[in-house]
Amino acid sequence: MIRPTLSDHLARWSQTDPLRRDIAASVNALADAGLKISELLAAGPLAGALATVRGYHEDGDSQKELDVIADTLLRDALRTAPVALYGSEEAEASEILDPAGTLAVAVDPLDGSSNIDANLTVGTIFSILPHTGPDALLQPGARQLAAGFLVYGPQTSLVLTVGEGTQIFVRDPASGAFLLAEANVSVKPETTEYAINGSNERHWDFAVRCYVEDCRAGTDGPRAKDFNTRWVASMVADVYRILMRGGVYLYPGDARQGYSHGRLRLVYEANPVAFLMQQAQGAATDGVTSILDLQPTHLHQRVPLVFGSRAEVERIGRYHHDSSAMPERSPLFGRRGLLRA
Ligand SMILES: O=P(O)(O)OC[C@H]1O[C@](O)(COP(=O)(O)O)[C@@H](O)[C@@H]1O
Ligand SMILES: [Mg+2]
Ligand SMILES: [Mg+2]
Repeated sequence: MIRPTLSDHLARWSQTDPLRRDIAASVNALADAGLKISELLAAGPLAGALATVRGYHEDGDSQKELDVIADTLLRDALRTAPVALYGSEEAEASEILDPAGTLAVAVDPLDGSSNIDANLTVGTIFSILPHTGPDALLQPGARQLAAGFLVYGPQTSLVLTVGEGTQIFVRDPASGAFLLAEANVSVKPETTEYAINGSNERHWDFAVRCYVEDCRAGTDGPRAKDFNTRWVASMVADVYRILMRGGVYLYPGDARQGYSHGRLRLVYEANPVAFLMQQAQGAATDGVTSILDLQPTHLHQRVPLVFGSRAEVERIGRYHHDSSAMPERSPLFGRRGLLRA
């Protein structure tokens, strides 16, 4: 079987359309930078103290040495593409690259960087928007032209949507090229697997507690089936698993200081994942509203995030809207909703 390479696939898709050609050039540049990041990750401690904490973001999240290196590699790669505006988790403000460029690109250079020293899967997430001016990165996710992520695991893969389904390309160790491995991935609508960081349980709102309790009750509870938990603490790895075999991921807002809107960032984490989910027949919401419909107000804005198998995401929405979707609960847990004040 002959598998197209990523660059051939993009070249065919973009042949007659200049904007598509710009998107293709940007995705190819991101893929090149991703290969360099994957080489550093593969060398691990041999490449230096990449997991060393180098500093902290304003909100207290730590910044590792490799977060900064990955950011530089991506920014430099995108300078070779028609990208006007670059926004990154690792830089406070967005930056102008090519003023004549047609695109704005937002990235999470390394997702799951707390896992580097543990030799676990991490990734690079990207969102590509039309360049519309200085606030181009604050367009709703529904305006994305392309989105995806590289995942550095047992395989280095690139998961991509250009709005025509979700495709997975795997790096071929023999040729070094990304080859199409899974065309038009489809997320199973139903699942018995959920992902949430259970250590935050005491901080969750009523609806999230009820949902998780009902899953845990298994065949003895209202769901009448047993559930399995998976939590990698690298969202990219959780997304990949959900694309492959279904499941649902939740990072809700909770009562901890600074977590009222959860942990994930709307512009360069939730939006690209939501676009990939939509194109793979899955769904992504903030618990209630579709992620793709939200209006970002700033580059590093956090958002509660629920995504994966459509029926399960919809069910979680009902837990927030409709108390009849839940069995009787203690009045002690009176507050509901993923979006806390
Ligand atoms: O450590 P926690 O609170 O469980 O958070 C884990 C989540 O945070 C993230 O690591 C956030 O991404 P970064 O590593 O880019 O900050 C997700 O990948 C992951 O799902
Ligand atoms: Mg991240
Ligand atoms: Mg990151």
